[in-house]
Parts: sequence; C-alpha cells; structure tokens
Amino acid sequence: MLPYFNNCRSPIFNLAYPHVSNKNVTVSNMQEEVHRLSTNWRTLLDAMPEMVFLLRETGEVEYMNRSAKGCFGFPCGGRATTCLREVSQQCGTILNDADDCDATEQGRVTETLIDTTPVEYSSVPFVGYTGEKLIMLVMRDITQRKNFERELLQFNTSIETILQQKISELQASEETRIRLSRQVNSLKTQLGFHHKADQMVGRSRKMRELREMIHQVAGSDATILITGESGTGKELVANLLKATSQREDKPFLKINCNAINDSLLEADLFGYEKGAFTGATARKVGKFEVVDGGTIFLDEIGDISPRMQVSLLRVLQNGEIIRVGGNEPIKVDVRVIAATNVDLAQAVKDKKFRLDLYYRLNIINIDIPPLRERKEDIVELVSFFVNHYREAFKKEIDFVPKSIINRLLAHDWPGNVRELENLIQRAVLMAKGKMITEADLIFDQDPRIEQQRVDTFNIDDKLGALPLKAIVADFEAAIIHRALDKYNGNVSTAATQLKLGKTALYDKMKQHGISAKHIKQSKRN
Ligand SMILES: Nc1ncnc2c1ncn2[C@@H]1O[C@H](COP(=O)(O)OP(=O)(O)OP(=O)(O)O)[C@@H](O)[C@H]1O
Repeated sequence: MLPYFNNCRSPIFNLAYPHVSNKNVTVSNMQEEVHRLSTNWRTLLDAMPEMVFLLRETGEVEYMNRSAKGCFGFPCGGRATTCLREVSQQCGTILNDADDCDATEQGRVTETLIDTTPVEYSSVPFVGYTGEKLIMLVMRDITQRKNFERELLQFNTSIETILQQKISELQASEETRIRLSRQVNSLKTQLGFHHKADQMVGRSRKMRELREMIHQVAGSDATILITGESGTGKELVANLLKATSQREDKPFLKINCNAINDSLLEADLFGYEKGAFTGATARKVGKFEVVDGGTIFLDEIGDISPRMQVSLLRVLQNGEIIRVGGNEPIKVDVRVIAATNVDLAQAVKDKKFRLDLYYRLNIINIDIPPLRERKEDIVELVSFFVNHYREAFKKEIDFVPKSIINRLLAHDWPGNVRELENLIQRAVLMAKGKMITEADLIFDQDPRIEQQRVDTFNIDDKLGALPLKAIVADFEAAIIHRALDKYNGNVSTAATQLKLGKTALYDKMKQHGISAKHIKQSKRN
C-alpha cells in the first residue's frame, strides 16, 4: 500500500470525482474512497510506459512504478541508486525553492545516464501524506532515441563526406577541363589555327604568345593598350581583338588621333551642340555616341593633346562624354582599344601624357614584338606578300632564291612588317621574270628609293611590264613622295596642296610605305 497518493489536497480529486460531496462524508466511506483513489493512482501509474519514482531528498526511493521496477529492479541497487541520489540532489533545489521556483524549472527535462542506460527525466515537488517533502521523478529510457540520433548523425556525416568527395571530384574535373581547354587552345595556336578574322601571318613563338594573349583578353570589356613599333601590325591586333570579343557584331570604329587637329578630333569623337563654334549650325552626335555598344580603336593615342586627354579620361573613368559646347554628361557604353608607338611611360615622365589616363588605358597591355625579334616569321611573310602582290599585279613570280631570303634575314627591319611588305611589293613590281633578284630589292633607307620616287615618273618603262592598277599605284606613290619632298616632310602642308584630308594622306602614305620621318631626315643630311 502506497500512502503517498493520499494527497487529497490536490484539486484533481474534486475534479476527478465530483460525486463525492463533502456534506455526506463519513470516516468509513472516506477510507473507502481513499483506498479506491490510491488503487486507481497505482493502476494508472503502473500502466504508464514512463518510469515514475518518488524520492526522498536523501535519494532513497519511496516508490517505483512497474516500468521503473522492470528496468532497475525493486529495490533498485548498485549504480542506479547512486545515480538516483545524484538526481535527487539536483532536484533538491527544486524542492527547497519550490515556492520561488517557476513552473518551467520544475518540469524541465534533463538527460543523464543510469548505469549505461541513457534516460531523460523531469521532476516536480511532491508532498507525502505526513507532509514530508518528496520529489516525483518521471523518467524515460531513451536508449532507442539515442541510437536513432547516433545513426542519423552517422548518416549525416557520411552524406556530408560523400558530398564533399563529390564536390572535390567535380572541382578536380573542372580544373582538368580548364587545363585541357588551355592545352587545346595552345595546340591550336601551335598548329597554326587561325580565327577567320586573324590576318596576322607568323607562327614564331612570340606570335603564338601574342595570339594566345589576344584570345585570353578579348572576351573581357577591359580597355586594351596595344604598343609596338610602327609597322608591327597594331591595327591587325585591334581587328582580331574586336572580332573575338563579345562585341563582335557591334559597331567598330577606327580613329587615327594623329590625323586630324585637336578641335576637330574632339568634335568628331564627342559631338557638338548647335552654336558650339562657328559653323556648328546644328547639334551633331560624336563617334562615341554613334558606336554605343560597340568598340572604338584609337590609333596613335600617344599624340593627343592635354585637353583631349581630359575628355578621354572622363569616358574611361565614368563611361560618359560631354558634347563640345554642352554641359550635360551623356552615358555611353563603348569599349576602347588604343594603340601607340610612343613610349607612354616616358611621355608621362616628360609630363606630356597624364599619369591617370596612362593607368586607365594600360589596364591590359599587348606589346607586339618588332620583326627583328621574330625573324623566323620572315619566310612565311615573304611568301604571303609575294602571293598577294603577284595576284594583284598579275605577275608570274614563283621563286624567291635562298640568297634573297638570306639577305632579308640579315636586315634589321626598322620599319617592321610594313617595310617588308613594301619591299616585296616593289620587288614584285620590278621583277622582270619569274623570280625576284637582288636588283629588285630596294630597302626603305636605300637612296635609290628616294631617287626613284622623286624622278620623273616614266610610263614607258612600265608599259607592258605592269598592269594599269600597279602603274597607277606607283604613280600615286611618286606624286605623294614628290609633294612631301617639296614641303620638307610636312604632312599637313602636303595634304592641303594635294587637296586631300590629312587622314586620307596618312592612309595613302601607309599604303605606299612612305615615311615623312625618312623624308625629313634625308632633307637634313
Ligand atoms: N603579322 C602580319 N601579317 C601580315 N601583315 C602584317 C603583319 N603585321 C603587319 N602587317 C601589315 O603591315 C602593315 C602595317 O600594319 P599596321 O598598320 O597594323 O601597323 P601599325 O603597328 O599599326 O603601324 P603604325 O604604328 O605605323 O600605325 C599593314 O599593311 C599590315 O597588313
């Protein structure tokens, strides 16, 4: 018989048995009722799957339900008793502070080990029938739950390990893919793979590296500065950059910054407002607006004025332009590719070029090596130009002797590929038979070339030997040379006298391999 369930002060009694009226209570039926309740409570507690204990503060067990007995035996001994004592001590605070202790503290679920059995328990203060303070402990064996938790943890850990393995495998295969794609690109380059827009002849190591770099940087929208001596092929590089960029099918404009004067260049690039200057009768949009979304190639950038440098800096820094005579900034989305044969770093030191603009332009620098540093390309270039001009001039040349090749390999090519091209063009024109001879080779610095051009143009010499197109080209070169010679190599004056724009004259000079610098030098000597 367990007296501890005679806790009739609990309101539960009245709620559970409302038919027991206080007025009709006799001692005997009171005893009966107590017995009945006590039996009911015991039955109820024994039916519970949880283990229920009533403990004294000292840890002695006063009551155990069936589940508790099943688990620990009754009276329980060994380590279980010690554990229960420890538990009762922990719960002692609840007992002692029962009045202050809040409900959550009293019912708090705690986990512990009894022997090797993991359990969770909660405790509440309980008053015995003699009024002594007890602890009611409701405990649950959580071995199975713990096993599940352990299995779940193991499962999660192994899932994580598997995922990490898979991620590393994917990363490794991505790295392999990138490495292989690089190798493929490099092999393609080595095998002479040519993008359809690649007009550059040459498979030397330096040219292969150059191509690789172009392909690497073309995709980004970064500003690119192409440097290299005159005639190395900067325009060809710019063409290939544009053709392999994301703006491939967008507008592409080439501007020679050296060819027109400063104010015209500014108006041309940035546009102008009506009334900005005499003759500005209507607003005009500039090249930067026209080419919006596309690419602008600014050739000879090293020669622009300080004022132009400021305007250009604004475009590169903020992506906006201001029309001449206007003050509204206009947003533009234009990729800038610039080129120069001027040493910009030196120009910065000489205070001729702004340092901030230099940094903005020089985000990616593609430097084209001079021809003298890649002489392996000469044979291929000669063959390419001979074929080209043989077709153009309807000549039958099919042989370039080894002695000529050796002569070309020994030359230093200060004018680079342009000089070689002009030399071959002249040689093809001059050649009498099916092969080029020593006599047909006239190098740019050769006084004969100056003489040949300044001499009166003799049509009879050429009639029958050359097609009309070649004679006209030769004639045009002679006239331009004569004009430059007359005006001491001054391109602006020569252009004015020939009633030609400065840009057009520069283009023709390039085409015919005429250098104003050489003419000036020969005049001085
Ligand atoms: N690798 C090359 N293969 C074939 N032709 C080339 C090559 N490099 C240059 N050329 C030819 O040489 C000439 C000069 O090239 P380009 O105008 O691109 O030189 P550049 O470096 O821009 O010269 P500049 O600084 O004087 O403007 C062009 O006719 C061009 O087609």
